[in-house]
Amino acid sequence: MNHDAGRGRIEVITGPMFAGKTEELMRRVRRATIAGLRVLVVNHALDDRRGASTVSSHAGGRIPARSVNGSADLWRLVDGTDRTDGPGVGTLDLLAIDEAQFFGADLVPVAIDLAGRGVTVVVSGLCLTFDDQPFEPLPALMASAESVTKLLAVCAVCGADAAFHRRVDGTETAVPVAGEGAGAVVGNSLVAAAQHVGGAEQYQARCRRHR
Ligand SMILES: Nc1ncnc2c1ncn2[C@@H]1O[C@H](COP(=O)(O)OP(=O)(O)O)[C@@H](O)[C@H]1O
Ligand SMILES: Cc1cn([C@H]2C[C@H](O)[C@@H](COP(=O)(O)O)O2)c(=O)[nH]c1=O
Ligand SMILES: [Zn+2]
Repeated sequence: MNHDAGRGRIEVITGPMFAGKTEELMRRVRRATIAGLRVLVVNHALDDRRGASTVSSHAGGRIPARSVNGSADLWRLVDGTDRTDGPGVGTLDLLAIDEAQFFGADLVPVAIDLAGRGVTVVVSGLCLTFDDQPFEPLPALMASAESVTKLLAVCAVCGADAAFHRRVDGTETAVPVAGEGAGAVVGNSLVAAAQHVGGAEQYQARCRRHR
């Protein structure tokens, strides 16, 4: 029996923006580092809000990370195919991926494969778009995970628990629900795009009543 492979698992951290997903990912990375595990932290290149080579929280915490352009790039890095760069799966205990919603559905087989090879894959990302659609790959990863932590933010209107978020940058009325051409302003919420990247200037956490 291969006990190393048996140690692999997928841990999902999800919820709306501002819920503390990145802080929770950083906490798990810190614990793993203290335990002497070999850790790799990865962010998506689209998230360039505080520099490409960091994972950073809304409260200002940050840790160094490798920036990748997508799942294929991530796979090359982790697999060690690019020997100058990648650690190689055999030398990795924990892979932490932030902003997983930017990686698309291709992230799912990568996470499953790595977990099958003994790696703990911690994935943090949004499970809903700004117009309340299930945001892959998080729903599929949740289905395949050993552990799912869903965090809630604080509603910016009333202070209640917030499981949703809204755009507040003037494009919110253009969300493609009713109007023809509305999608042209904000783009398709299901497709990762630079115009969706943003923070408190662009998005607010909202409860069910105020979404
Ligand atoms: N509406 C809000 N609800 C909760 N926390 C908020 C809110 N706005 C700002 N914050 C701050 O954001 C921090 C969480 O940031 P972060 O871990 O980056 O969240 P996420 O990755 O889920 O977007 C909180 O600890 C708090 O300091
Ligand atoms: C709702 C929503 C958000 N985004 C972007 C906005 C931010 O750049 C990230 C989420 O960051 P956080 O660490 O969870 O606060 O994603 C998006 O691309 N699409 C959306 O629907
Ligand atoms: Zn509210």
